[in-house]
Amino acid sequence: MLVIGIAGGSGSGKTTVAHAVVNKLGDENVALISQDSYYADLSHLSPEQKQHINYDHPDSFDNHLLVQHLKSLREGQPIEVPTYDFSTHSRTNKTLHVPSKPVVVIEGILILAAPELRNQMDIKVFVDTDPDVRILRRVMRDINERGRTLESVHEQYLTTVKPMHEAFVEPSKRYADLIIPEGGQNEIAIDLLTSLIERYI
Ligand SMILES: Nc1ncnc2c1ncn2[C@@H]1O[C@H](COP(=O)(O)OP(=O)(O)O)[C@@H](O)[C@H]1O
Ligand SMILES: O=c1ccn([C@@H]2O[C@H](COP(=O)(O)O)[C@@H](O)[C@H]2O)c(=O)[nH]1
Repeated sequence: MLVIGIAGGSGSGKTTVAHAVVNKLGDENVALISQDSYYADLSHLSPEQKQHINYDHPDSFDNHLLVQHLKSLREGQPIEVPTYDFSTHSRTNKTLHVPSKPVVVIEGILILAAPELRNQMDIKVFVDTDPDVRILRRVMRDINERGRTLESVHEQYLTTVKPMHEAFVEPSKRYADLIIPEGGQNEIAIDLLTSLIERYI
């Protein structure tokens, strides 16, 4: 099994690149896992408390479960991926059944910041997009898809997203084998990445 990690800041285009890779290689060959699905379960907190959590710190994720899941996939076993509801900042009670496939793509803001995850990866990618473009995309997405207001996106960006990006996400770029500028519309980089993966499958 080949494991590809796709990291990058929030709004950089990681998910778009990951979907482009799956579309080109076929979902019979590639399992796609998002680190967002492994946000720690905070169902014991009140809605008010959940709004003030730092979701951009490496400790926000249950990486232990993610590593266990990657090991199961490597052994040919299917996994049950938790699902996460961003509008309520909670794990739902549903899971997604993911069978083992020849290639696993895992995408997330902090997957290269965690050595235990990096050690599982064969190819490490960082999607590098300017902060002004990322925040504009995030504003649109968080309001349209994640139930946020402009004020809440503004407040969260300045208090946690930006400082954590600078402290943990950006420095993790040094671990990347491949840096993709601008993400999802970079057809040449996506073609290069898929050709590289095809050599293994
Ligand atoms: N190259 C691009 N041009 C315009 N919009 C884009 C581009 N790439 C991604 N987007 C949009 O920006 C938002 C964030 O992209 P996404 O791939 O989900 O980023 P990430 O997973 O890094 O947060 C989405 O709404 C997506 O449709
Ligand atoms: O409950 C939550 C969990 C996460 N977030 C924010 O999501 C982004 C990561 O998702 P991307 O798809 O990579 O943008 C992260 O920056 C968190 O701030 C949240 O707001 N609430």
